[in-house]
Amino acid sequence: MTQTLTIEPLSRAVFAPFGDVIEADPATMRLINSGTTERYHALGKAEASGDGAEVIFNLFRGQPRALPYAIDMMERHPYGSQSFQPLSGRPWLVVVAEDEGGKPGLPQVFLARGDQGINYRANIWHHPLMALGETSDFLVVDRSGPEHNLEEYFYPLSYIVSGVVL
Ligand SMILES: NC(=O)N[C@@H](O)C(=O)O
Ligand code: NI
Repeated sequence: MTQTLTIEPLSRAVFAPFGDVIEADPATMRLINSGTTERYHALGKAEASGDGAEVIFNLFRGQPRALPYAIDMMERHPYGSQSFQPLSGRPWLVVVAEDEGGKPGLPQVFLARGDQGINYRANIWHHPLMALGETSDFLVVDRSGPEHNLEEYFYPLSYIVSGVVL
């Protein structure tokens, strides 16, 4: 059994329950370096908990997901946040879900522009990286530490994502 999901444009407002959208929001901009640089300030915060936890920088080179795509699982990282910033300038998909008694609810799919990144707060249900169109690079800031920082849930049915126009 499957269910088809709708896709919404990503915005700070719709993503607020899940984390931050990292984009050049004029409301956050301050001029620095003698006016030669625009600083878009404090767009998100990295979280890292647990003994010996550290915030780390990574590069993810994601293969594109072929559409229609079946969302059959979600994951979350209890000990830290995880941000994704596209480096290839291409649109990509962000899939999150509210927590419902320790399991993810209905997946919510957002189409991110190539100049929009996101930061999942710790313990937010999300689908692993979903690049679109071509192999795409992302700067990923998340948490390293001794505790196991990955919880996965597999849905009893698949949710279909289709109809993205790039
Ligand atoms: N496993 C890993 O580092 N990546 C996932 O957490 C992801 O959200 O893509
Ligand atoms: Ni993740």
